[in-house]
Amino acid sequence: MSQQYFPGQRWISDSEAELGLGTVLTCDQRLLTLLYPASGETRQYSLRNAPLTRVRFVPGDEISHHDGWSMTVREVEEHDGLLTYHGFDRNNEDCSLPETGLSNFIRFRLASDRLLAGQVDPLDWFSLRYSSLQQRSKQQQSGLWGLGGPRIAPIAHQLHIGREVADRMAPRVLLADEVGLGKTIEAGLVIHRQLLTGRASRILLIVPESLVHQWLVELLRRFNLQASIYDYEVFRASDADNPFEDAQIALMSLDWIRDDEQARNALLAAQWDILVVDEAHHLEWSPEQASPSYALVERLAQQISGVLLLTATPEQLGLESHFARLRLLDPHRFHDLAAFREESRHFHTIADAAGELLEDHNLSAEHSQLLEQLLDGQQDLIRQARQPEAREAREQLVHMLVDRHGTGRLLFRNTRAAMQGFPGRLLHPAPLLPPAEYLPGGSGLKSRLYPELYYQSRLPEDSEQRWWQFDPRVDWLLETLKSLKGKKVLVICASAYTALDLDEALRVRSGIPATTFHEGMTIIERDRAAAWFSDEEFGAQVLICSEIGSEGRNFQFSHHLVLFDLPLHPDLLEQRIGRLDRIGQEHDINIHVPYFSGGSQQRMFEWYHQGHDAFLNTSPTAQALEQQFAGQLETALPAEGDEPAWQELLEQARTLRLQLAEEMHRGRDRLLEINSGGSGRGEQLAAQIIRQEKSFDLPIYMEQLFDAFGIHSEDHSDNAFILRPGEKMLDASFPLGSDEAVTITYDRDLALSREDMQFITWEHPMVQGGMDLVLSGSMGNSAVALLKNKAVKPGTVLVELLYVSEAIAPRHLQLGRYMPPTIIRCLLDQQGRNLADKVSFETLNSQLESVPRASAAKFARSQRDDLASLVKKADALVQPRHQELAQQAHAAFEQALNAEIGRLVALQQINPSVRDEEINLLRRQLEEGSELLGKATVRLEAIRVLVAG
Ligand SMILES: Nc1ncnc2c1ncn2[C@@H]1O[C@H](COP(=O)(O)OP(=O)(O)OP(=O)(O)O)[C@@H](O)[C@H]1O
Repeated sequence: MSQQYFPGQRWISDSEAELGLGTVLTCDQRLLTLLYPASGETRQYSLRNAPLTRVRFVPGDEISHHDGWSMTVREVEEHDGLLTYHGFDRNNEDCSLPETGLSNFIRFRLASDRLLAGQVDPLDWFSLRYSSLQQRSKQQQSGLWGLGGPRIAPIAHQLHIGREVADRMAPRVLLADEVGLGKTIEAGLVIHRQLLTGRASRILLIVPESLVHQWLVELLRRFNLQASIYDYEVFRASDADNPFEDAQIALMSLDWIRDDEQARNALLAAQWDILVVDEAHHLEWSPEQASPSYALVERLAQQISGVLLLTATPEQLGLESHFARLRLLDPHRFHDLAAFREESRHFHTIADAAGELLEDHNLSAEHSQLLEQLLDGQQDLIRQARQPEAREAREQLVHMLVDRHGTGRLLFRNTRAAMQGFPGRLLHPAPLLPPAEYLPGGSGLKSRLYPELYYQSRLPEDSEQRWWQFDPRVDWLLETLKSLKGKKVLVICASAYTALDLDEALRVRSGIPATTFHEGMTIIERDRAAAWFSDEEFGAQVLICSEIGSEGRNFQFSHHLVLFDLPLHPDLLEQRIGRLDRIGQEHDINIHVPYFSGGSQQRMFEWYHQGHDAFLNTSPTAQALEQQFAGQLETALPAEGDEPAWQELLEQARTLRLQLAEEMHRGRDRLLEINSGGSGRGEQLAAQIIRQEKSFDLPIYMEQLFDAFGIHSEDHSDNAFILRPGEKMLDASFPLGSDEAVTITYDRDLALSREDMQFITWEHPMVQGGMDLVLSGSMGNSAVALLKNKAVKPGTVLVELLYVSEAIAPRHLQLGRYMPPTIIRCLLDQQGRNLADKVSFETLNSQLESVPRASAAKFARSQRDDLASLVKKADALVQPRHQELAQQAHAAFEQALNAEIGRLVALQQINPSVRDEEINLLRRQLEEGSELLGKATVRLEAIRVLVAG
């Protein structure tokens, strides 16, 4: 083979690959001189038979400069015999690297070059590479990717939301499931899927201070995601220019970041892909004034493309504050409060039309007219949808309705009412006589609902008298706790003072082990208290919480809740009950309510029970009732007497509640249910996850991986294994997670009950990290094997080639969604015929035996020319399939972007504030992405030669 050599070109020695990359220094008619800078060696070769292979990277390869930076190759340009690589660096900036600048240490991994140079690897590694490629490609296309790995029970509505939201370009939604239905889990699923698919890489989590640690723990134990907590000290201890740039997932409390100006500026200067704000109902806003917390989140939401707001009580402070949160998410769509109020009134007509479309009924003339009016330009689709069987057209229309009208795609709210399998609630009221010490009491409602605070505030500070010495609710509590001996009881009261006093009372008046939980405690103290309460054997029987202290916490292991007093707002009552009535609660919940009869406390109790029905059910109409009756309640609650008028008010409230509930069910709730429940899509995802786990693909793959890397695996118990680094562990960087031993299981149920075991799924960092090691190295990309098959004539040579077809593009374009790296396999005989369709990889693999390395290498070198020409043939053979994949990807990409552009154009007609830039940005993305898909490449990833014998 004659080659042309030019000074500056990079070559590698076939026989001494360990020298690293060589550079041609001189070349005359007879002799060639190469310098190997990595090893400092110089070699001279005869021009006619130099054992050298030209280093030529192809699009998709990652290469490094000798200064240390690296880039992904997109195009290769050749000029005067020298190559220049063009592509992009880690920050997606365009860059170029002339081959003279290549790092001298670059690992040489081109499969065919290695094979022809006689560098062959063990057969097992070839199979491992094949399985790894197959799985990678499957995963990138899988609708379950990011959803199947977390250590959670597969619950349909959560999976639906996880997938639906994570698959949006820049998701901006309000996750507003009723308390305890798993908003944290949903946010976790969205983040996990976005991170795994590469759609997002930097996440900012802002949560109430009391929940910082719980988030940290949930992300780690359920999702294997390691967040970094930031606070005053951590921020100042960092010596980075911007400390926030250090973390992939940054977690911090809203109060801190709002008040710390220096940190806030750094936060705003950092780059984020997704912002998550938990308990978002605390962000207060009115058209006249935004609170500092709201203003901060608003600034962040303007800069960050993905935003998830979490709240169980989206309408807690009225329609106005609900609007305030929606406008954080989509300021274009929600720009006018008055228009939003008006629009909210029409939800039920829209919901009726959507219902008709989904329920396979003929579309009425009235509704089809409404649709034409609401969905301008969709006449064709509406015409098709008149037929009940036109499912697809109907679903598309519902999608558009939900998106463009109502709170649409922005709001997800699942309710217990729409789901099954929740435990019941039992109410135990305990009316008590008010003690003389509290009489006559203050005139305001608070002094009557919380008389102990009023009483204590009127005594001198050093007084020895304590309200709990005579308050009958305390006697009742002691009795109740005694009767519930051995059972965990959560006591909630409105104020931290009451909580602390109750703790003292229990200590002084009984030996019942109790602990407190309130906003005055540090996070560590709170976590310690929660842990002590949850300890089954030695823990406290009672946890006494203040109102705000327990928000968002998980206490579903307890089945008894004491409401020592009642809060001022029904949403707070819902939050209290939600501590126990959460996913994972396996028993009926007992709600104990002591109150003083004949006064405000009794009325508050009756108001919540008869007016709202809030003890036994979550109350979707709470907000509307509170607004409607605000004036009457203000006078009726603090007053005593005029019982008939009070009963009349309760009756009015009850009637209005039933009527509103019915309307809501038809209107707002219907639209929300359509959007949030996923009409069966969540159930499908759950079923797929269960099916996937029944397959043995993963344990088989892991055995291959463990064998290849020298990891020792032994049985632990049913469905569980212990892994240890073996004596011949191949690579210390294998992500085993421990230097000693780890216990793993592939069984979800076991993993849910045994947190000490690692739950191994395709998404686990050990699996992904192991796979990365295989695919980023060259081990296993060339092999020689003996084919044992009586039907094949001895001496016959076959070549099996694995190509990968993919689009190389900056991550923000998300082309991997449309064109994931896909294997194209060729199996050529000596005549160049492709037998891949006739003989599968697995069948062939089962007929192969290893060949000693030295003879394999010798054989490969001896066949060099024939093999090289077969590789050329295969290169041409894979082209049509590659083109087909690229075209399909292109069509899907165009369709998705055009649909998104169409949606924005349609929204712009209803709402002129949709900016042209936004639409233009999408158009540019469409153009850029189309161009890169047009340049999609196919590269040879691995090759093996099979000799029949
Ligand atoms: N799929 C699941 N598998 C296992 N546990 C779950 C699942 N979903 C939720 N849980 C558990 O149920 C409880 C409630 O979930 P989560 O905290 O996400 O609810 P939430 O809606 O955020 O609650 P809140 O409104 O109180 O903030 C938690 O203990 C959570 O770990």
